[in-house]
Amino acid sequence: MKTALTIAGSDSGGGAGIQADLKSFAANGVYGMSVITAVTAQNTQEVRSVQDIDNEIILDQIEVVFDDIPVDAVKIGMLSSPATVETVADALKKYEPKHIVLDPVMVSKGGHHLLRQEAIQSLKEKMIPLATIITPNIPEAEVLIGGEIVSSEDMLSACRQLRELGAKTVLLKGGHLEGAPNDLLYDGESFHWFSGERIQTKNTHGTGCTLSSAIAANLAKGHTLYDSVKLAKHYITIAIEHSLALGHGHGPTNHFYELYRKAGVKNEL
Ligand SMILES: Nc1ncnc2c1ncn2[C@@H]1O[C@H](COP(=O)(O)OP(=O)(O)O)[C@@H](O)[C@H]1O
Ligand SMILES: Cc1ncc(COP(=O)(O)O)c(N)n1
Repeated sequence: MKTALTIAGSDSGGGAGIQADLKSFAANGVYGMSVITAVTAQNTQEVRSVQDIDNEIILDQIEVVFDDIPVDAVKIGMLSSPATVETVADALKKYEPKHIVLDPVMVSKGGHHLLRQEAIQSLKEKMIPLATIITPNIPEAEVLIGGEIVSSEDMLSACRQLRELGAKTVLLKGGHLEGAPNDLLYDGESFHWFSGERIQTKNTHGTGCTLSSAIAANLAKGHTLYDSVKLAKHYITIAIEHSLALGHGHGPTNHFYELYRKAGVKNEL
């Protein structure tokens, strides 16, 4: 069985972070492992508090996995502090996993900062250049390029600027723009739109985590990058379509594998 490792924050509410990643891995047919970078006390409404995990233990978690178990793909989510970014980047440079999917998580749906302001520069300099693919949403991309993105045209030029930061490929997610949630993939040569239809729901907690983990899972299984994004876009669409009205805020995506299978989305192309 192929494996995937998530390096991310824990969400006690189970909708985003490590918890969403492991569910998405399982639903997409890979064995999931985790390195926890921070513990968030979080539900569908708020992030009440955050505790960063000590860097020695983050490093131990990474080393103990890589020293023993094959890792076919890595997904990175919440990194919290500059020291965490550096610890994770240095470790990944040592182990050189074949695929690194970097979701540059910055702010929760409720507006809580999950990446400190002073960590943004380290993320750009140390982490992004190691990534096979980065998956920013519109606000994250705006921070990374230092400019506004309000149209499809802007998305095209933003992808070019984002790629200049050093990632092999960019998937700029369009969920935060008005209209259809279309995502744009750019590999330095060509652009591909992955178009979607907006599902009317407030239950979108964990969508970014779910999508990036599904990409990592499909890369781990040997799919091409293009096919992995295509499969993941199908997966997130179904997971939002069947999202759960749990809690009083933004409910979580639904990783029920049977739904995925019944919808006819095979994991082989
Ligand atoms: N209401 C929606 N209906 C359908 N797809 C959506 C919806 N909202 C977001 N998406 C899709 O979910 C994925 C993650 O979305 P986005 O909201 O852009 O990022 P993030 O969750 O990181 O803020 C993208 O593929 C996006 O197009
Ligand atoms: C621990 C953690 N990591 C990431 C997110 C972002 O979630 P989303 O996928 O909704 O942007 C979150 N709310 N909590």
